[in-house]
Amino acid sequence: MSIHMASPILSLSNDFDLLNLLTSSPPKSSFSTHAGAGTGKYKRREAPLDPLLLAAAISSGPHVTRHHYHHHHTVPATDDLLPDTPTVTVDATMPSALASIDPPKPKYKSAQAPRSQRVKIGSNGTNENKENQREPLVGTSAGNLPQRRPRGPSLLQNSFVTSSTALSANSSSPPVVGAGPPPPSPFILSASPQTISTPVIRNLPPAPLQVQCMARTRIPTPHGPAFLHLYRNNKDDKEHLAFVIDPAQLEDNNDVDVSTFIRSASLDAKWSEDEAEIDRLTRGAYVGRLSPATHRASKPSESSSSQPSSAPLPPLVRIHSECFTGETIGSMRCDCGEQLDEALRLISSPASSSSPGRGAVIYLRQEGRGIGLLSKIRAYNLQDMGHDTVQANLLLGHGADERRYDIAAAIMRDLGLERVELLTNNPDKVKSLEKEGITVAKRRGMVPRSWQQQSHSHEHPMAGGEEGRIDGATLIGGGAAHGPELEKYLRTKVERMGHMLDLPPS
Ligand SMILES: Nc1nc2c(ncn2[C@@H]2O[C@H](COP(=O)(O)OP(=O)(O)OP(=O)(O)O)[C@@H](O)[C@H]2O)c(=O)[nH]1
Repeated sequence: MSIHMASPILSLSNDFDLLNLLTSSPPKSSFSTHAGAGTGKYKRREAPLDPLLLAAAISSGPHVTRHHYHHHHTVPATDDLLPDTPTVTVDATMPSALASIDPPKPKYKSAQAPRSQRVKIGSNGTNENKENQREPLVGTSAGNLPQRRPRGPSLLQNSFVTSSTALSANSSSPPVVGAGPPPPSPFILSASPQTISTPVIRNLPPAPLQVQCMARTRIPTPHGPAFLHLYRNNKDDKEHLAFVIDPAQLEDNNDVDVSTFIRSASLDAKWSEDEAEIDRLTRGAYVGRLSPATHRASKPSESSSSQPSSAPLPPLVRIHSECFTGETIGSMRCDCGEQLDEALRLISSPASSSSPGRGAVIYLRQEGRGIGLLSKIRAYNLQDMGHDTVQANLLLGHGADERRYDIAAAIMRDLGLERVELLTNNPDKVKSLEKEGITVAKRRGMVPRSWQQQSHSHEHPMAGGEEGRIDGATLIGGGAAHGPELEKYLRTKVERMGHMLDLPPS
């Protein structure tokens, strides 16, 4: 081993030198040791720069002090590990310098008995495992229902009951159904331990997708009132949203055809026999407009399972994917903020003089086309190095687009939106929805505002103050995004992702 330091100069040419340093008198080196150091085997270590401490620090790391350099700093032997010793996962994209100093992973040894022993049936025919007795593991299509289930919407009861979410049937807590992710694997103890002598573990098909609207509220937006719906589901742990625009629901007019209202069936459902009216009102299961003077809880029958065919026009719907950068901080690398703003504006615009605009934005938490914000930020750096959005995703080991639309379709079904006019340029969205049984009666394209502007004028879209400002630009990120990065982003969508949009002549 050879360790060289620039200053003070300490050169240890081999292990022997280091050993000498640790066990005998300090080396003759360019820095001075304490003049009065003893002469025995173990010297007093009072030098301004203690060579012993320095050697220990060099060999073990800068965290070593004279008080603890004797401690064991290497990976402990497997037997010394506590059962819950955390394992460190090294991110593949971690800088290699960091990855290379990562110690070898200790062999993890679980203190838990093998599962076969834990579910072992005792001689008296009962399961000896107390936890299993309290809370049987529950799957969706198992046939055997949980003995104790939480109060809450019936839709997800079977698939969401886990030991952490189960409450007593008498609990008055708000529903926790769907509060946690579904069980990690669809294994189920198929029969009660009291009736059989050996447990049968059956591998079930994955539970069918279910969504549940947990709450709804009115949001006044720059484009008019909207109802914000928060959904949970049994496939991912994201809180997907739906903005419903249906101002007729707020009118106090008996002539309105309530069957055309866009309402969530899972929200209007009865969640328990003894549900109090205040609980229904609080979660948004009400009709009309809430005010200190008026509040009427909805009835399950109030939401139709699908929009009636008598409805004049299919509601206008946009499926929008989350984009923190474009929507929240107004990034002009993309037009996402603008698209969200434009979608709310178009849906809110009256379809005719007699019918107000109606429809919904289904807002999916699929940041960065499903790759997540961390990867999207990395992708931006690759884009700065000359790659387009597709190449950047691929270079990071992702697909060009990792999104799915099955949850969107389930939310649309819950809202009765089974036949719609879809606001998109993206052919994947149309195909995926149709595959899920949603009828896309019509598609309306979304032309970027900067491109709309280009066809009218050669001016910069935001130039010229209010005259240059495009109608409807209201939200942060909603102002007409523009710039070379946006141009490249939009062109990549058209040229590489098949978006149905005409490129502007320039
Ligand atoms: N990976 C990646 N994702 C991006 C980038 N820029 C924007 N996004 C994401 O792209 C998605 C945009 O999705 P949508 O608004 O649904 O738009 P779209 O798929 O282009 O389809 P339409 O707008 O309906 O035509 C959002 O999830 C953004 O976060 C990028 O440079 N890289």
